[in-house]
Amino acid sequence: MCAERWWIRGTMEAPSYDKLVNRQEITDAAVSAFADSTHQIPEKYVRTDEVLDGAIVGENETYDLPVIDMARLLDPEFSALEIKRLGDACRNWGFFQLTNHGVDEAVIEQMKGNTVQFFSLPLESKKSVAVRGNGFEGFGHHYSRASDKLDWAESVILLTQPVKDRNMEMWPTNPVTFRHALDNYSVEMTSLAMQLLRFMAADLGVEKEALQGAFSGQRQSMAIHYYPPCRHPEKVIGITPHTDGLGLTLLLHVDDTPGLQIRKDGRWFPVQPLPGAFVVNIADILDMLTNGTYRSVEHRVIPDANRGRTTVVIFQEASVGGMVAPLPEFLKGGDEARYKAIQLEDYIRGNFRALADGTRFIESLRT
Ligand SMILES: O=C(O)CCC(=O)C(=O)O
Ligand SMILES: [Fe+2]
Repeated sequence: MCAERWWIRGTMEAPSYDKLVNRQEITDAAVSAFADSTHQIPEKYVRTDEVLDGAIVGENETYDLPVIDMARLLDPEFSALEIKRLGDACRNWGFFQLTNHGVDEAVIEQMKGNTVQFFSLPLESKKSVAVRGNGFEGFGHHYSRASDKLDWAESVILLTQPVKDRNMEMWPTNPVTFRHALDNYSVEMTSLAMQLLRFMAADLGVEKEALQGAFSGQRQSMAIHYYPPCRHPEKVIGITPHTDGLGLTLLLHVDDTPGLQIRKDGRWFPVQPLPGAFVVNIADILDMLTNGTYRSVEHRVIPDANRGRTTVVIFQEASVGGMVAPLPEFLKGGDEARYKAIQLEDYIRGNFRALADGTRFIESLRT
């Protein structure tokens, strides 16, 4: 019997990534801390040294975070140029904002509306889907290191695809339209990811099937985050610096509050959310598949002093024949593999372990 499937006969619970995942519950004390940040910030959220680790690029310094226009990617007249710009973004920044993405606006609005309503519910309601044991799904703090500092945020994490693997106990029923919104949104985002991969393949000079095939039918998970305002943003972190461990990430800003910062050359570049755009980033598995051609880049969130911030983040997983490894297409010209091949399930487990240790699993796979 496959090692991952013992639970079907056993407890009937999905694998819990035992002892690897540390997501702490949101308590009444956390809610009070989030509600009143003017005075004392509880010690477990105070991380001034970490905030100061790397200079933040100031407002008076101009820089252009890449913006990619899907309408231009699709327009034969501009496509070649826009594909080149997409490729540059994925190689140099690992991040871009995507405009004119064509995703059904009603689906996005429904997702936004339900997310805002969910986070505005009293704690007791939200706790109906509270994180349990060592599970990674549900409502709670984001991943943290055992006994370490906590992020200044409330998050819901869910496995959204494939449908048969959903853990419906963890899917909120309040607001009543939430599950419907999540389901619709999940489907739209898979299509968007597939469309982007087609253009990435064109830039990389590989068959679109090679890249799309690695993502097709694979798992998708979702994180929705609420970062309460913090009167002392120089003391707290909304999300600990990290690279995303899966394949491709698609982020929706529910409001226009900034907070996301991308690390480049040792400095933090704040992202100014463009209205109606997604923020897309390369995650570790896509970095591996392309043998390091596309880069998975570190990012973090610093909460705003005055305004809350809400985001909806989709993570698309990828593998080939159950393995995570550079695609043969990237080793053709005699290029050495920069990463060791690993089974997907070992990869996922290693990634959780690294999150708990505060390291990057992908680093341990470098050849
Ligand atoms: O909310 C954000 O801006 C970033 C979230 C993020 O990095 C993540 O969920 O991995
Ligand atoms: Fe992230």
